[in-house]
Order: sequence, then C-alpha cells, then structure tokens
Amino acid sequence: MSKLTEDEIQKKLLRFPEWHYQDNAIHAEFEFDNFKDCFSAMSRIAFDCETLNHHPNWSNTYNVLNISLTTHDAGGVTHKDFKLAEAIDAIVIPEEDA
Ligand SMILES: C[C@H](O)[C@H](O)[C@H]1CNC2=NC(N)=NC(=O)C2=N1
Repeated sequence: MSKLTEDEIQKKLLRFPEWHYQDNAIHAEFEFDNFKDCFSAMSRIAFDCETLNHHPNWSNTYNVLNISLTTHDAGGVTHKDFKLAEAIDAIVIPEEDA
C-alpha cells in the first residue's frame, strides 16, 4: 500500500476532527474519566488492530491515551491508518458526539 501525499491526508482528516498530521503520522489524544476506562478502550482497540493487521504507536498515562498511526511498511500514512483511526473513533467517541 503506497503512502498518501500530505494533500490527500489533510483532505481525509476533514472527516477526523480528533486527528492531526505531523512527522509522517496522524496523531490523536483521548482523555477518559479514569485509568480503567482508558485501558478498557485500549483492549477493545487492540482486538480491532489484530483484525485489521495494523498496529498503533501509543502511550498511556493514567486516563490519557496518545495514539500515532503510520504504516511502517510504506514509510508514511496510508489508507490502513485511516481504517484504524475510524475503528478507534468508533470505540472512543461517544455516539452523540460522532
Ligand atoms: C507482517 C505484518 O503484516 C506487518 O508487519 C504489519 C503489522 N502491523 C503493522 N502496523 C503498522 N502500523 N504498520 C505496518 O507496516 C504494519 N505491518
């Protein structure tokens, strides 16, 4: 899968308000009520990663989850990253805000 141009990425990001592009990856930060809710979301995301065979660079500090998505095999952002971002948004963003 070939990497997207910055123009293509910025256009796609219009549909992903939580995400921004920087340094060959798309990034988002999500805050939860507590560690348990955060880690629960991470567990659910992990199952989707396995289904999609695509994996995030991420870190967790108590109730905050930082996620960066890039396609290592392509050296940049591809459609696979947006597929995973879509799955993550579906898990993390409450229905009434989506
Ligand atoms: C062998 C396996 O399919 C690849 O290494 C997959 C797994 N998950 C991946 N995740 C991400 N983010 N980028 C990849 O290039 C990638 N490649």
